[in-house]
Amino acid sequence: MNLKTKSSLAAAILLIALFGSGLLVQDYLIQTSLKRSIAEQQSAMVAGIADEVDQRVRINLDALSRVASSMDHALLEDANALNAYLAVQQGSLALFDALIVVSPALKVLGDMPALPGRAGTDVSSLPHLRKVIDTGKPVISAPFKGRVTGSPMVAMSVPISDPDGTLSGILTGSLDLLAPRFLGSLSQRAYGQRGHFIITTQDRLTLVGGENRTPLEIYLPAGTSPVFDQALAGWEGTGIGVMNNGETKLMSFRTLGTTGWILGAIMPADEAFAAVADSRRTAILLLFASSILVGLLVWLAMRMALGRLIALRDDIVRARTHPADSNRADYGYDEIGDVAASFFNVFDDLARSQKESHERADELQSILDACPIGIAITQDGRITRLNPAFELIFGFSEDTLSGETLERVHDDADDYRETQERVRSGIRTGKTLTMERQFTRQCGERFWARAYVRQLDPEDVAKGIVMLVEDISERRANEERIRFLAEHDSLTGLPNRLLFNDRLTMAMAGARRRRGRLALMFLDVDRFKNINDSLGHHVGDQVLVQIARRIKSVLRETDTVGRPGGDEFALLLPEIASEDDAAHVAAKVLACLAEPCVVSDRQLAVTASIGIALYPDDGGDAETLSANADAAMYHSKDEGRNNYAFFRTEMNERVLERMQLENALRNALREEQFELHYQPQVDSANQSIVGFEALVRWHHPQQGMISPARFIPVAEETGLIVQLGDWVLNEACRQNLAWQAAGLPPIPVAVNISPLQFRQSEFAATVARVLAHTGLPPECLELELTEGVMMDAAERNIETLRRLRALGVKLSIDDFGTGYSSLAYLKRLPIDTLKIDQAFVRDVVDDTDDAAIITTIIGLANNMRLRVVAEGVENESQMRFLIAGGCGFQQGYLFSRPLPGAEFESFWRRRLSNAVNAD
Ligand SMILES: Nc1nc2c(ncn2[C@@H]2O[C@H](COP(=O)(O)O[C@H]3[C@@H](O)[C@H](n4cnc5c(=O)[nH]c(N)nc54)O[C@@H]3COP(=O)(O)O)[C@@H](O)[C@H]2O)c(=O)[nH]1
Repeated sequence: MNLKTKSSLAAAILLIALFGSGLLVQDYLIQTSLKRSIAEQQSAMVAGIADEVDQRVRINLDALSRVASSMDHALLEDANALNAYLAVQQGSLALFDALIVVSPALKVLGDMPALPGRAGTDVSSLPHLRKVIDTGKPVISAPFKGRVTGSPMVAMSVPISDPDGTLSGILTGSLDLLAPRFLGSLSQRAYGQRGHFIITTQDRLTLVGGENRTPLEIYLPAGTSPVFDQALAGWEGTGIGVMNNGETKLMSFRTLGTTGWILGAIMPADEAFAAVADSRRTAILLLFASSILVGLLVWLAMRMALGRLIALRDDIVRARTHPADSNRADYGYDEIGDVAASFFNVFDDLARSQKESHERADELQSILDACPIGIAITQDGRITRLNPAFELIFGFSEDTLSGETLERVHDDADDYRETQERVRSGIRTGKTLTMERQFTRQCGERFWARAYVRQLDPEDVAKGIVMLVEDISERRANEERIRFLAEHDSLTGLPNRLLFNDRLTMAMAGARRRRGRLALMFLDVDRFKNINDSLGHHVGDQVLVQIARRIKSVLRETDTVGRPGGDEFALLLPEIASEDDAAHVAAKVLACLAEPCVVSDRQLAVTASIGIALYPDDGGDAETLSANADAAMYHSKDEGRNNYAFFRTEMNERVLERMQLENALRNALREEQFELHYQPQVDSANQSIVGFEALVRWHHPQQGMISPARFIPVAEETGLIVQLGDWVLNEACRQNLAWQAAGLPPIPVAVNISPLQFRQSEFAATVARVLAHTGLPPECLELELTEGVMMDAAERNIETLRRLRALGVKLSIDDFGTGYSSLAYLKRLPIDTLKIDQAFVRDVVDDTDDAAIITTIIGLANNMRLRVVAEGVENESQMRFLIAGGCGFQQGYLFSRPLPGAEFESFWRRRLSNAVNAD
């Protein structure tokens, strides 16, 4: 049933009920009023009839009394006269059927009509007559059945009195109650269709009774009709009574004043209230007609009102299925319009917020999908949701883990329980619990993760818990690696200075506790710089790696070998009993290095120098012990290398001296305590000076001249060589140009370039700037670079060489033959000159190997069209050998020691003038 029908029905029922109840109330009131009116009418009618009957009785009694008063004593004694008199009175006593006069002794004196034998009859048995004698007043007898007519009769008796008031007789008139002139008219009188009148005595004897009742029978026995019983008891009025035949009657009763009889009007209730029933029928008809009318009107009204509601319903249905469709009916501005507007406002708001929440949900889902952090949501400890990252991290699919506990990603139940306990106590605070711990992937792999756990709703744990898991295994590994790198040497993997010192400090603390001894050794690779400079760092690195491996192989697990830096290794022997133990280990280490290192198919002989310091003998703290081991190592080097030395107090003096040298060097740079000496390079053919080498000299204010062999290494170690080298370069160029300006021939000056200086990124620019600054033609400058620098395969070095060559300066390889030059590589270098190291020249005459090397180098240089200069030529034999070997140019004490500028100039000029003179 639709709303319209329901509403119509409801409204109709309501209206009909209201109208009907109004009608019923009105009907009730009308009925009540009608019934009362009918009852009152009937009562009034009965009262009227009662008065009429009473009037008739009174008329009869009055007539009797008038006749009686006209009789005298004499008349009563004369029967004939009396009868005659009575006959005469017949006119006035026509109301009576018979008249009888009785004496006070209650003997019939006369009668009319006269009946034979009645005179003298004793009537003392008649109570009403006795009552007349007793009261002296008129008396009406009880009804009785007439002897002749059989009809109900009644006798009325009045006293006959003498003038003195003495009772002289009684005049009685009897009459038929049902005679038309008395009550007969009443019994004949119609009362409605089925109504009738009744008159009964107080003894319930029927005098007048409808419904074919026999006169003088009991009208209604006591108890059969309460209303009648009440009337007998004196009540007068109208009531509804049920007859003994079950019929309901409207009854009105009145007691006759003259006789005490009960007069009643009885009418069937349905007839009496027919008007009421008509009124009700009318009301019902009215109600029925009204109901139909109301129903019809309501249905029409509902149709009008609900038509828009139905349209609203359709719009609502469409709004749900097509939220974007805003094409809606116009609902006007009444209540329905307001409802529709309010609804659609709410609906639109809802749809908008639903759309936004869908968008947010989509965004959240995208974030969850894209988030590289694993996210799991649990409720009551069971997984309800996972993101792809979680699946990826743990290797479980969402389907597998859905509904499961997180025990699956833990090692075992105990592990899971422990985590749960942490989570439970952690998130109670409402904050995010963060922990780093290991989880287990599906494949069984354990990994480090950082987990963030918190309740979705801080107020309600039942809403679930979210766990974010970040796989930090890589980060952990990186941290491990960083920590390792921070504490280890990246090349050899050995502990670096930091970690080594840490272990040293701990080992010293341990030794102090147990009152034991330990040994600290510093090992420095002999001439490692040579390897580095000549074969390049990559070879040097490989050598260091092999050395590290070998040292480790001969030490105990409890010992530590570290690489503090460069070509230095540090060895910590935490438990030694005596100096011999340390000596034994040092010897083992040196022995393990005896075998040549093989790098890129090259066999490289490596030796080392070891310095040993013992705790507590040589130092109570790490710093002192380290300094002393270092001093011992330098001592070992000074002692000829490839050996070990225990620290002795005096060794510190050398270290001290070295430190002082460094400070003095800094000071010298500031105070320009340097000068250049120049050594000529001569043509082997005619010994003419074709060039000269600038060699730096240091005039120490206190110590006098200090050899470059002493301070150049310190300058290189401290980096001061860069500043010093720049000064040398500048000064050499300036001097060369000055000599040229002074008329000396323009020949190149050779300047030694330290590897560190060369590797400065701006070196070529520095050279260009110096040339520009001094004005020296580039071809008058030759840069001497060591073999190692040249061979270093770093692309940057080659680029620097090319840029230098592009400037127009000459390049030479110094100390050639001491390194490990690759000839193939040599070919690619933009060089002009090879300088044969003086070590080969020194014994060239006696040492066939040196001679062979020199011959080879000269051949190589000639083949490559390079100039070749032999260094350290001190005697004629060497000179001849070199000339014979084809060495184009020579340098050495044989020709000249390095000379101060002025001396060199004189020497040069002399040479020039000698040459001119010789010509
Ligand atoms: N980076 C720089 N290094 C420089 C500079 N000046 C010098 N040096 C280097 O110092 C080392 C020692 O130099 P020095 O004491 O000057 O010795 C040089 C010559 O005096 C010496 N020499 C020359 N002829 C002979 C000889 O016949 N016999 C002999 N015993 N020694 C001789 O040789 C040294 C020159 O060597 P080299 O440079 O390889 O040509 C030395 O390594 C210098 O390089 C500087 O300004 N910068």
